[in-house]
Amino acid sequence: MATTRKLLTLAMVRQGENILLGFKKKGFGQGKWNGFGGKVEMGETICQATIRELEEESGLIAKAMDKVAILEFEFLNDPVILEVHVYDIVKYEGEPIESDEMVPQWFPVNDIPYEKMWLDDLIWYPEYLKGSKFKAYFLYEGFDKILKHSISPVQELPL
Ligand SMILES: COc1nc(N)nc2c1ncn2[C@H]1C[C@H](O)[C@@H](COP(=O)(O)OP(=O)(O)OP(=O)(O)O)O1
Repeated sequence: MATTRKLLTLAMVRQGENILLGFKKKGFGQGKWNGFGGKVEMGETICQATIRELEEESGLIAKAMDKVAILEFEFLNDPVILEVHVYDIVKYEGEPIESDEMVPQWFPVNDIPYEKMWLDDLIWYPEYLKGSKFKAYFLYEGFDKILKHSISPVQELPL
């Protein structure tokens, strides 16, 4: 089966010992807490899409960010591979506000609601929280079972 790749973004916002997550009200991942992001649109760079999606979903305006990971998600019997570019938002302006897609809320990093998040988050968040840069791959069967995964640290990631 020929595969196609979809480019997506995921913005992670941390302040000291707290992390900002959004509760997805609709669409893919509805009912889960996640970072803020979405599809890269035609004619847009991945960085531009990260900034746009963060503002659309949380009201925050990114002023400085650092790419920390590339996550690949494959779903059994589905030819579409999701390539998710994860950015740590180092500096931002504004206050989190509810959008029609997300309800933002701060959580202590030692009390992340993993039971209401994608299963993969349990695997890669600890790497992210340590400050590592990494690439990871996940093969899902449906949305609630990971059949296979790998995670490897990298020195640099392409912009
Ligand atoms: C499958 O595992 C995933 N885990 C995590 N943690 N995050 C994921 C996973 N799959 C996708 N994501 C992220 C990537 C994006 O940030 C969102 C999905 O974005 P969405 O499909 O809602 O994109 P939009 O452009 O906002 O969609 P609409 O055009 O439908 O509004 O989840």
